[in-house]
Amino acid sequence: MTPTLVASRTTLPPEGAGLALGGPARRPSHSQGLFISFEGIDGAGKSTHIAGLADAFQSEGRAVTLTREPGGTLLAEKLRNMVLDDAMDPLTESLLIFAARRDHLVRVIAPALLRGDVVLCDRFTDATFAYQGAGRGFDVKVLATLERWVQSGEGLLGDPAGNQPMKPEVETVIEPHLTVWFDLPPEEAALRLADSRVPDRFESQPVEFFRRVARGYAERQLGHPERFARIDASQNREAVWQGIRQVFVEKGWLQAAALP
Ligand SMILES: Nc1ncnc2c1ncn2[C@@H]1O[C@H](COP(=O)(O)OP(=O)(O)OP(=O)(O)O)[C@@H](O)[C@H]1O
Ligand SMILES: Cc1cn([C@H]2C[C@H](O)[C@@H](COP(=O)(O)O)O2)c(=O)[nH]c1=O
Repeated sequence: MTPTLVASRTTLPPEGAGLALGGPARRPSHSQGLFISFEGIDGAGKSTHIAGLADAFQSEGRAVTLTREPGGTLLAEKLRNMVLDDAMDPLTESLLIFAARRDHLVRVIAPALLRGDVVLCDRFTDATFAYQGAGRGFDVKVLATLERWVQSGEGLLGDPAGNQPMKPEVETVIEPHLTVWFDLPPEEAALRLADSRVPDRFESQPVEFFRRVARGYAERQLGHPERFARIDASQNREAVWQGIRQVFVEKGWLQAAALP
């Protein structure tokens, strides 16, 4: 497994807004940091299971940073509100999402990985390719360029004491070690979400939008098979949980005994 980060430096103060859970402050230990994202169309069932995974990691003594995108910092949460509530064109939407992501990486994700935390992130860049790329039809080449700029290790990397900037020896693009993809037919997701909450700008899109988003996720999995774990999210909650459990146990990241 390629480490996500080699080292990090951030001149910005870390924020509590990343919902860091438990664990004392420790020396940076990049080799133990684990970055896991959760993806799927709205209503696929991600939130139902992320907290259970956080508990499982914590019961094995790991510090967990539980966070989400867009969001995870004070600034990124403001940007999230704009993106979810205000009408805008797809380029503006993509830029705001990547701006939020940069702040989130600098302030929360990179420092957490350096501490050796398990970072559980409800959505990351695959969502941008699925929603803005496949869903909105925005140019994926532009998204790929933004991904390289925003997720570049340069500027996040420094000496282990956090003082001197250090050029990475090779270009590092920070991405999850594992992406758990909750694959659910859009019609099923719509049924699950019906009447459950006031829909935001994405959730109020027609089912055809979510068909495109779902295809976008399928394409992402094809492009990154080593990173993606597909979960059949149409199963009942217990079966979905067992599928997730199996992925983490097989990777050796959790003991079977830590999981219900
Ligand atoms: N396996 C399941 N079978 C039936 N309903 C489920 C299942 N998993 C979750 N749900 C229900 O579906 C709804 C959406 O689940 P959840 O909020 O976990 O999805 P999500 O992927 O986090 O959605 P979003 O990304 O839109 O926030 C909730 O009402 C939840 O209780
Ligand atoms: C990261 C990211 C998210 N979105 C969309 C997808 C969802 O509709 C919302 C977030 O809501 P959730 O309840 O927290 O899942 O934002 C997007 O369009 N592009 C992205 O990169």
